[in-house]
Amino acid sequence: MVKQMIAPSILSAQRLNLQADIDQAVAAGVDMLHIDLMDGVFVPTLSFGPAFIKDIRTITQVPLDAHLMVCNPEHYLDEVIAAGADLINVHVESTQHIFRLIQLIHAAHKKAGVVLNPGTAVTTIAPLLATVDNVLVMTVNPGFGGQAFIDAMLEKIQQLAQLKAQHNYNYTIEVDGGINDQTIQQCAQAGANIFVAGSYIFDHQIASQIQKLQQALK
Ligand SMILES: O=C(CO)[C@@H](O)[C@H](O)COP(=O)(O)O
Ligand SMILES: [Fe+2]
Repeated sequence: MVKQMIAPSILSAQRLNLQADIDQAVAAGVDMLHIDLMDGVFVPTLSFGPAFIKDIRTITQVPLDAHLMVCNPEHYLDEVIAAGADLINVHVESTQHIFRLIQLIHAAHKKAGVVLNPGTAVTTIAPLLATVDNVLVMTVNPGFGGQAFIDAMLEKIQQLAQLKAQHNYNYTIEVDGGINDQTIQQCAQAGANIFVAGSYIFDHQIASQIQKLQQALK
């Protein structure tokens, strides 16, 4: 049985009080921190760049999950790797050479994930499933925190879980967007193992929100 992991998305944390928010999340026992890189082109918003991952790396030992929402992810990969990300998630829609990117991430001894926008079918990444360490299913349209979970994504999670069991693949299944104490249960039942939550955690009392998610997974 794969470990269930909670990964707060620091996009929703207080930027001017970030270290305190991260410390609280880590003290509450989270398994990973999720960092959204956005370039204003692949998604209409700007967020953090690779240098930010490097800064976060200096304040915590918790594994870092980099979610690249950028065009030409190959331009940023070396920097993201050097910054200390442990899991690097690349959108299949963002590059013509997803396989090469996965190989480069593996060559750097990092975990490689492929991300699916809500409109992208699982069949698109069928040739990658034997190779990747993680599949990230976007459960909202990427670009913003605080959006509502798209129910139709549950079927995609189920498909990935079925393929994994059928072929004995090794990837984890991550969900990102609209995760709360209800949707986390639906995603876990469908077969997801890594749960990213931003506004649910950081818009309220951090430790108690994390506890509610942990409780919902029991
Ligand atoms: O990648 C993204 C958004 O594009 C996410 O990681 C968000 O930060 C999730 O926020 P919530 O939906 O949990 O508020
Ligand atoms: Fe994300």
